[in-house]
Amino acid sequence: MPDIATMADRKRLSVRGVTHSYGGQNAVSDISFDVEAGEIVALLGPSGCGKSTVLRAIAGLIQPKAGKIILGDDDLAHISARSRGIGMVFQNYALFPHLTVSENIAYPLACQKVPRVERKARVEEMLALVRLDGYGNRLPRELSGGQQQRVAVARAIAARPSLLLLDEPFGALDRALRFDLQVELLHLQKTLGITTLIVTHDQEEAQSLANRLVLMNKGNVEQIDTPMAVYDRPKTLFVNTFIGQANMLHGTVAALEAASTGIVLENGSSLRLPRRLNFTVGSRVTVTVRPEEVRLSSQPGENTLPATVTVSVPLGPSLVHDMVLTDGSGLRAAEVRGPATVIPEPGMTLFAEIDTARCHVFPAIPETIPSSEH
Ligand SMILES: Nc1ncnc2c1ncn2[C@@H]1O[C@H](COP(=O)(O)OP(=O)(O)OP(=O)(O)O)[C@@H](O)[C@H]1O
Repeated sequence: MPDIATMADRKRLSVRGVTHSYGGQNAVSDISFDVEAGEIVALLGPSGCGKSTVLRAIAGLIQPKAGKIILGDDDLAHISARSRGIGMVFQNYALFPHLTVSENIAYPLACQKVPRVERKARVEEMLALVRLDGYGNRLPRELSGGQQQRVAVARAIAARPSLLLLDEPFGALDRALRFDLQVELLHLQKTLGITTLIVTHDQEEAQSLANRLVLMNKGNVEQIDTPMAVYDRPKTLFVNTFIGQANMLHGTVAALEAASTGIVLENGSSLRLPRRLNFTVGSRVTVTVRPEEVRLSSQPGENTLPATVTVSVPLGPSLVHDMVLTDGSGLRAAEVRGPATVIPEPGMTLFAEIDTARCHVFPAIPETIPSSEH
């Protein structure tokens, strides 16, 4: 293995209370999270939630209004963008079009005044790492989108950064190619052990690449957890509906027992949850249930809602049913398909059984009431 394997000076990134506004309103408020040395973390959230602003602050492209960013032992406020030892990859490749692939990769090394002979060796090493040996003399326009993005990655790591920042790096590529590059990146990151922060709005990308996710919404952090914990134990309604799919049922807490809670839904049906929720009787709530937690039956029973099938679509190994409840709201169910699975006819009325042991309950107006499952 080339010496690049030991090249990364593993450093921990710590973001503490970062706040920034471009004008009046804060684009991000009090953002705090850590990326452990050698870890890969994804900043995930919808467009405009402030992900790139956090990345720009770490890279030194903007000076945050408040907060601290520490890389290793260094407070980055005192270090220029150039001297931070950070490699960056953007969505639009940002290669120099008039420089060859080798010259592009060598560029940050030349800026660092790395001697010519070492520069050449390092470029060859990088080309091999991103599987582009023999492409050094080409111009960027003579490469495919995926190859250009590999050059961008090679250029970002050539200078042996202690932190790699990726801003929607595969956003411009088609799905299949994106997946290939994600696998490659993961392999490269593991080999080199570079502390990595990736910004994406694509939840699948974030879940497949990152050890931990930082979920952002409207300039705030909503949850920091492993991909599985975020899916299974979402702390807010936003996280629950942003990661994976979730049906929402609105209702009111009607009864609280020692080990169960009764909820009357707006459509008139009722649910009994096998645990006592931390709400008062009369609280308006939103119950969320993932499609795989809805089971269809031909008979009514406890925790079932009458539902009329709109359409049932086979999606690979699953069968997805879109249905309408009696109040006109939609409900989606998904089941694993087997040889005996019957596809219901559109218009058929069935009973959707809600898995109340797995569903989540949030305050009905999450903006005004502190979040989390009760
Ligand atoms: N240079 C700027 N001047 C003024 N407002 C800005 C500027 N850059 C970003 N904003 C605003 O700050 C907020 C956060 O933007 P940011 O680019 O950080 O979000 P994002 O989550 O990265 O979005 P996207 O996924 O669309 O890139 C948005 O409301 C955006 O309009």
